[in-house]
Amino acid sequence: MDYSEDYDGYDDVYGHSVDDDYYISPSNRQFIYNRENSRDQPKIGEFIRTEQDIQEEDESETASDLSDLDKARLESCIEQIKATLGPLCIPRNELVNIIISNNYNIERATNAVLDDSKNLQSEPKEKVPSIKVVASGGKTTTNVTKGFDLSQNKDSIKLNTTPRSQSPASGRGTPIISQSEGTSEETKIIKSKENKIDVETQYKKERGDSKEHLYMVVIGHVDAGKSTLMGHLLYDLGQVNQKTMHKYEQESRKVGKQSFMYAWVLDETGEERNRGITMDVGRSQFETKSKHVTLLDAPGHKDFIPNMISGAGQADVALLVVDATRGEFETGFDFGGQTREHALLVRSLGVTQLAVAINKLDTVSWSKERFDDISQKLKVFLKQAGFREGDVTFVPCSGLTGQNLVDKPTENELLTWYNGPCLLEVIDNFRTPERPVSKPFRLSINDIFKGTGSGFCVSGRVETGSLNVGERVMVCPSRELSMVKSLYIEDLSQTVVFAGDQATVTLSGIEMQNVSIGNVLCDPQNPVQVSAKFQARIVVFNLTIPITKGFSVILHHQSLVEPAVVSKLISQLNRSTGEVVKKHPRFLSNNTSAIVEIQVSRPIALELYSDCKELGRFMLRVGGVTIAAGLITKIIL
Ligand SMILES: Nc1nc2c(ncn2[C@@H]2O[C@H](COP(=O)(O)OP(=O)(O)OP(=O)(O)O)[C@@H](O)[C@H]2O)c(=O)[nH]1
Repeated sequence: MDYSEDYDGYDDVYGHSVDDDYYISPSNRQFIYNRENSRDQPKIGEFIRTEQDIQEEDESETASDLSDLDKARLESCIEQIKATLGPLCIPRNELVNIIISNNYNIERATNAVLDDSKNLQSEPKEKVPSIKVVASGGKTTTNVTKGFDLSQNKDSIKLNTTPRSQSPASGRGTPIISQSEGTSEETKIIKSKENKIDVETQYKKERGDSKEHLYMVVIGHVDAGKSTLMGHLLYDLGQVNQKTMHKYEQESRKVGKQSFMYAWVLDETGEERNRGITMDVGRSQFETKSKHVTLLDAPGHKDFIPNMISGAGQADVALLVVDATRGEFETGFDFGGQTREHALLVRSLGVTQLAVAINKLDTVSWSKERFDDISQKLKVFLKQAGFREGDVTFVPCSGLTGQNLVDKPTENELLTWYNGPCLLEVIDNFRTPERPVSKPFRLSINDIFKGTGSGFCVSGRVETGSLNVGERVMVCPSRELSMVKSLYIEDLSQTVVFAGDQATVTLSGIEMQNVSIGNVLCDPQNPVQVSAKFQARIVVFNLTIPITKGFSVILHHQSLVEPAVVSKLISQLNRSTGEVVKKHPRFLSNNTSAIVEIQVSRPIALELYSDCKELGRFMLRVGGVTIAAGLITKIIL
């Protein structure tokens, strides 16, 4: 697949834009999702009807004509205006009209209500929350204050941001929400979330001074030495203290697995250590000169591909580890070996930059010929897989001996032919991708767990936009609304998270069993689309049986894994020009490109590729093998 769309737009590859004929206006979205058919999901009307006062009042004619989606937006607006202004003396009908006439824009509607001051009760019983962030000295206490001086700031939330302190774990300190209303010189007024321009400013303010945050997934065939390499790197960087390392050495020796002592840094469970393989994604942090890196150590064994995909889905860049031992590289690279599969998977998930660690070079006496031979084979394959030559760097190393990891090599044989960067420098040289912070908020959920307090937590990568504590979010495809109680990045409490962050969100007002891995949290005013059917441009590879109409596949969309069928073969395309070479082909064979229709077993949250790359791409797998990567070009509602 030619993936150069990530740089130049897909148009160049296929000759015309993916959204040429297919653009669907956001105002038309999601009408068709039939709630009656969705299993275990409450109807949208149920949460609308939860408030007594809403039921008792007559609905205006305009409001009763609204679609389900607009009703949900309306209720979300009403709740947010009430939360901001406190109890109002304005009849519901009037409020509804104001909101509709302001096109569901909360800020404008709030201003319209405020313009007519008689709408405000003289002594509000319930005061609105104001969020205040004050200088903290690095200690975290989270308290949301109630109290909002309308005469001072009608439509804004007061934030006093402090330069984040450097912490070894994150490279950033934590903003503190204070109980006091006291003023500070560093106080900044930040407009409510509705004003998207301010998100950029807020992002610069919050993140401008800290090191760039990069998420790196480590991939490669089973036993390539991924965990050993990263464990040794973490040890050399001082992330693991000597006492702990000594303990791992003793314990691993006791069970006859001393060669795994560095791998134990990341392989933490008893089963992983006993079997000598990684099963779940190990996480760790370290710092380079210019970056704060979150490391995701993915399992290499093919049985744990779904875990590997969940790690890769969170990553900005990847480190592919290959075993240089004679015969071993060939095993991992042969058809069916995980080297190819992993590289294809990360590329289909949007990773464009890759470092290749040619590992275990100590087993071949640091042979330049072996290094060149492996690099050459991989170069050809990676180019076909869609990586640009300039975005792939090869680095020779040994995870076991620690050569060329954080310092220049000392091994004489290696020094005779290599004077390039060490692994840490290669990682430092990765470019941090642009964070689309001003787009509508989207977070695809890859984990759900019970937190310590009330509510429960979901975590996932913020694909686009930003999210503040106290905001409402919509969970899709169920379209239930929920409130954000708190936010965390790597266990540090935050008031706001941005695109690119791997965040944990504590939700309230929604049942934990109504949220699943693969669901998308989004902005209720600008929700993600929901459908069980879509058209896509796919590139087919690794096929043993040709794809025909009705072909069953497993759809991987971010962390979602869902059965699906290829319900229509619409056209076969010329792979390089994108021109239609055949309408309604009867089958698709290896290395073809086509437009197909895909029917998923139930509705899912998704986006057009042209609107949101992250939620607009997917993979199709059959029998544990990836057979196609695709981009969503039309959502059928
Ligand atoms: N000689 C040599 N052996 C190594 C090197 N790196 C790793 N090994 C050995 O290779 C074996 C597998 O290492 P791991 O780090 O567990 O491999 P992995 O890729 O993390 O394995 P999975 O996560 O299960 O896919 C262990 O016995 C290591 O000691 C190296 O640079 N040189």
